Amino acid sequence: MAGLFAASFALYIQSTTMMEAAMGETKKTKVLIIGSGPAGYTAAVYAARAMLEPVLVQGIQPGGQLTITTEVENWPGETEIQGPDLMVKMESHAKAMGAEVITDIITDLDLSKRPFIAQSDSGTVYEAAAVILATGAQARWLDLPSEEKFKGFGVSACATCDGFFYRGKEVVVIGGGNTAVEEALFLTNFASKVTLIHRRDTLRSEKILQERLFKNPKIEVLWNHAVEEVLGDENPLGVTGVRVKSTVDGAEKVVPCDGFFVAIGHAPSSELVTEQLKLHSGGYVWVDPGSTRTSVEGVFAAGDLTDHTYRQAVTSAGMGCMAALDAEKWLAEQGEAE
Ligand SMILES: Cc1cc2nc3c(=O)[nH]c(=O)nc-3n(C[C@H](O)[C@H](O)[C@H](O)COP(=O)(O)OP(=O)(O)OC[C@H]3O[C@@H](n4cnc5c(N)ncnc54)[C@H](O)[C@@H]3O)c2cc1C
Repeated sequence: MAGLFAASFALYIQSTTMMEAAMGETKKTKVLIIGSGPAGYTAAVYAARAMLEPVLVQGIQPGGQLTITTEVENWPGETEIQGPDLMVKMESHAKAMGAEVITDIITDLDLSKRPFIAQSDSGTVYEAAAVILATGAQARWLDLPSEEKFKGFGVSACATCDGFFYRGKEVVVIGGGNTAVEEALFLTNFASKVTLIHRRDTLRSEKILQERLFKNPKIEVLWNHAVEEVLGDENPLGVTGVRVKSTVDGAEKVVPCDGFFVAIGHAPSSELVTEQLKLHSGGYVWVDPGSTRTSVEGVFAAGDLTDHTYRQAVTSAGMGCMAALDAEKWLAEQGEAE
């Protein structure tokens, strides 16, 4: 029921706000927030409460990454809430505080002069004194249809988020870099057995991590295999194993498991600013340490877009708060806050 409510509410929001954003108008705002994940909505709450009348553009995934998961158990104040429901609450909160939330996609952003100009999919042009970038990141997936089917029902890209659900169970991790090894080690805190599957015969991760991995009695490494299909039950929907194929001789076999963790990396959604802002390797937006200030004055960044380490809803929300406070201070210095 909760899911149905979320879906219909999201549709309602979409139909009303799309109308608002249409017709090629120019919308002026003190603060333009790009992105509607935990970072964007938290920034909107704080900016609205600071009387900055923020405009938030939701993008192609209103509500962000949490809309594609089920239970969230680590959002303070909620012992268990469905990801989409949490994001509907955040959206309502931002609106209740006075933020204008618009379903639209920013297609081009000019940060070379002020006011900053954003072009959008609907034809609306946004003119902003300050910009908060909260466009998040996307986990890299294998792009198997079976992986898609079981996302949130045994397939995950976040051990920190979902490892807890696999207490005493067997899990598979796919990947060969630092992320995969760290996720495999982390999962041994819960799982009875962790199988790390890698398509080559060596790992790319740091040697010290490899040492810890090989020493851990709960971890088995399956070399030279690629995942062909995630296997599972229909009712209730859940993973029971993965079908793998040898990259050496093509032989297939099934590895039984209850959870399947894809750890082949993340891609920050920084396309709008690639040529305009200083970035970390991997495309994450650089911010002045301890703040959300980017390399362009008046432009702030928050959440997974700038964070390659923690990547959690609560840390993103925290950075969204920081971005709104940083923007407020900067606007006041420019005489633009009132
Ligand atoms: C399957 C899954 C399960 C997870 N479970 C948990 C969990 O249990 N607990 C936890 O703490 N974390 C969890 N996470 C991680 C958490 O979802 C992220 O850390 C968090 O959502 C990041 O928030 P964000 O606001 O930075 O960006 P995102 O949530 O990534 O949102 C980015 C937003 O930017 C918008 N956007 C992008 N490009 C544009 C554009 N051009 N114009 C306008 N808007 C744009 C998108 O539409 C989206 O709304 C999970 C992640 C996944 C994938």
